[in-house]
Amino acid sequence: MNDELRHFFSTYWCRMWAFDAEPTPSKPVHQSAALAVDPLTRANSGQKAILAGFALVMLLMLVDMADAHNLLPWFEVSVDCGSLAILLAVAISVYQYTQIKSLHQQVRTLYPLSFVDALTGLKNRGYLDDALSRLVASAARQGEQLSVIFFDLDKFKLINDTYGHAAGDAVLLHVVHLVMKSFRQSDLVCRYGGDEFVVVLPQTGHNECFDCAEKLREKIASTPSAYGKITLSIGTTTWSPTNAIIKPAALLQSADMALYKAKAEGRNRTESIPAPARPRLRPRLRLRPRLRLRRRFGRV
Ligand SMILES: Nc1nc2c(ncn2[C@@H]2O[C@H](COP(=O)(O)OP(=O)(O)OP(=O)(O)O)[C@@H](O)[C@H]2O)c(=O)[nH]1
Repeated sequence: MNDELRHFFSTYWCRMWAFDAEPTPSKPVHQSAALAVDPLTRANSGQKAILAGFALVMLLMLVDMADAHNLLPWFEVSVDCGSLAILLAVAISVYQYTQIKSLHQQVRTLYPLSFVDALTGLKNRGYLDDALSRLVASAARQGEQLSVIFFDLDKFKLINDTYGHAAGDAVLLHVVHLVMKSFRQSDLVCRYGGDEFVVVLPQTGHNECFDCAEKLREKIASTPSAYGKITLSIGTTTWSPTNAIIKPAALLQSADMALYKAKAEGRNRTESIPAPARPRLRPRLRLRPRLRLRRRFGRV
């Protein structure tokens, strides 16, 4: 059975039992998490069990109708076998229903957790990738700017090596605590991985974003942790509606390049790089109908 057909039947099965078909997450990490407990896949085996049960019932009824008892005496019990098969099919359906229901509850519980970083409780990189494309699209629709701050703790490995991993974790939590006090509720703070963090600031231009980043850097540097002074290197970038819509990865790349610059220029500082300013494609779009006409009349 090809994938589309499989999906159709699985969705149909879920609707039959009044389940919502779970939306497919777009990121590989979530895909694998969701596939491990995918109710649609299990639903298919339920359908197979019911179909097998009914096929058996039909077969026994046909044999009964054909009055085959004289040929094979054990067919005399076929009607009872038919009832038994119906009971079996019902039992299998009920069993499958409870299985799918419990799987569905597990997916509901686990699905949101797949977007959360276990140590800090912040949203993780998988969530950021999805959210950033939505936020850029929304900024484009509203004609607003959007900024991204990418920061990394300086010489964090030294803390781990000197005081141990648990101390490193405590320092990360100390930084997150201060970060959470520094941004608006509408800003999205994510742990990108290790000691790297990303903050997305909707409706924020370059200057405002740079000021926020500098305030955060100063606050962290002036609030020592239990293991001494911590500093951050910060990169920022700002997307404007005058730019073409770019992939979120390109926006993160600009902020990451700015962060790299801040590291290279001595750490504990903030650097900015503008988002890649690809011009909008209007001139090319205007040319397209003409190109089509030329192709039609054989000039190209
Ligand atoms: N304690 C702890 N350490 C982590 C965690 N995740 C990553 N790390 C460590 O964080 C360190 C990251 O070091 P880097 O960013 O490569 O380098 P750095 O020492 O911060 O130096 P610069 O970034 O160049 O200033 C590595 O030693 C990782 O093992 C975590 O969850 N807890």
